[in-house]
Amino acid sequence: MEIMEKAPAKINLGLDVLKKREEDGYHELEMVMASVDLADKLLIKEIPQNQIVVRTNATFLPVDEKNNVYQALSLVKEKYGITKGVSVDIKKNVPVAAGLGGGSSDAAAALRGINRLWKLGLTKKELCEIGFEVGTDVPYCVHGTTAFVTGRGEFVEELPPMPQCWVILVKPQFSVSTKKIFANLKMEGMEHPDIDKLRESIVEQDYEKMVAYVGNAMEKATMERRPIVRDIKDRMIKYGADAALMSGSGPTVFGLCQNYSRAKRIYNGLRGFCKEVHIVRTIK
Ligand SMILES: C[C@](O)(CO)[C@H](O)COP(=O)(O)OP(=O)(O)OC[C@H]1O[C@@H](n2ccc(N)nc2=O)[C@H](O)[C@@H]1O
Ligand SMILES: Nc1ncnc2c1ncn2[C@@H]1O[C@H](COP(=O)(O)OP(=O)(O)OP(=O)(O)O)[C@@H](O)[C@H]1O
Repeated sequence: MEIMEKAPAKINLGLDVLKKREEDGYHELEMVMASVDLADKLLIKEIPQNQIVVRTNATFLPVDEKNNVYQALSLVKEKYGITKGVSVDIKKNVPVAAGLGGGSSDAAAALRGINRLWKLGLTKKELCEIGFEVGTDVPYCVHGTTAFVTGRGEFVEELPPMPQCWVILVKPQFSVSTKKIFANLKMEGMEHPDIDKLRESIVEQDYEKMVAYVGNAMEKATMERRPIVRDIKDRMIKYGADAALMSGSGPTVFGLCQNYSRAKRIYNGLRGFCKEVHIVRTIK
């Protein structure tokens, strides 16, 4: 038997950093997250030998214990004393180290998939707990719906799907280290988005209110290191996006727009400026 699982990219409609925790140096976050229909595809199969085999078309990615999928499956095998083997082929479509949570989404998809393949009967909560050992965004990705996420990323409250729209994703030609951005983050003078209002806008299904309240407290830090991120954001607004924002710790910037011809205009405008541009939909 083989299982196919999609691993969609996430965007942070809102990301606030509340404080740096004394005890472990991690940051306390408040986020509103949503998924879009740009996705990796995982093909998961049982194999006769007691091993985890990861393969991917993205040849630069690790396929050993550094791969998030490997880590997630290894935790499941260890935790439940499973001596069966599994192979996973990852067809990578989500840009890597981009702020789009590709690796986290792959890990979550592997957890959902192995739960089905081996009929483990694990609840979402159990999958989230295992996933959280792999990375901050994995619990969110296990849910995959629009959600309000708090703590270090472990508390996920599902929200109604964000108001439908086109999402233009622009990934500049460099990557950003989440660890470095967090390490250099200055809490003093940080601009905090109004996450309550943003969350409210989604509950109320109010697109205009949502675009007014998107915001990312990490944007400034990444833009200081990489001014092109601000440039992309400004261009998106100039070409007619209702809102434009950096996702996660960047460097991908996304633009939101309900009108398709305007979305196309933004897409075409940015394609002349950056190589990697996608026009996608939100997930219902
Ligand atoms: C910023 C986001 O993109 C928002 O969606 C994610 O939280 C980042 O998720 P990620 O890349 O999977 O991050 P992780 O691998 O969990 O963490 C990378 C590093 O970021 C820092 N980190 C991460 C999450 C958090 N709440 N506080 C932190 O300070 C830690 O130094 C950590 O070692
Ligand atoms: N399955 C995977 N897919 C992508 N990257 C992976 C995977 N497994 C391990 N990695 C490593 O994780 C790092 C971050 O990749 P990823 O695409 O998840 O970052 P990201 O989009 O910035 O995530 P986030 O938004 O959660 O910060 C890469 O440097 C990559 O080598």
